[in-house]
Amino acid sequence: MEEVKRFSLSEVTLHSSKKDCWLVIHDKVYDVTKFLEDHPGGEDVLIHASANGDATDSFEDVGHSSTATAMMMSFQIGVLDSYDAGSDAGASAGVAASAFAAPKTNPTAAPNYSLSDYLLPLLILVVATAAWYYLTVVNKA
Ligand code: HEM
Repeated sequence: MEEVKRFSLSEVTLHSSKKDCWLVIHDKVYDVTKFLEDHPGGEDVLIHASANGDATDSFEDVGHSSTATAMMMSFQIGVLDSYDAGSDAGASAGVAASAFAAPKTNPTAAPNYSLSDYLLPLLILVVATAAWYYLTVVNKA
């Protein structure tokens, strides 16, 4: 089974520079150094949140999309030493599996879709409609 690395919060806050930036969100530790320049919210907020210790509240306050939460998984390097796998979703699958699972979402909360979540389906619909119109209406004229 994959070994999960555990870090203390004070250890994480030591990595709060542009060249080495770690974050704690929901007791999981993320190395976002390579993501700093690409973060749509800017690199400064991430470095600031990193130095402040736990970034969970700031992350939640922004209301990140499902795309953002899916992205997070690729940056995870471990968990906090206080992390309790038993309280996390999917605990029966083992500590390592649940520790690296997608963050818990509140099932009662309204889904948080961004515009980009709608663009691709919309584009497919427009192309399909145009193709249908061309094949049936224009072709028969
Ligand atoms: C691994 C951690 C993070 C990832 C993968 C991530 C990813 C993203 C993504 C993909 C967006 C674009 C909007 C969306 O899809 O929601 C975004 C926007 C943003 N994020 Fe993050 N983010 C992370 C952590 C944080 C943290 C800790 C903060 C706050 C301290 C933050 C603040 C913001 C802000 C202010 C925006 C801009 C929102 C807007 O302009 O509408 N992010 N982030």
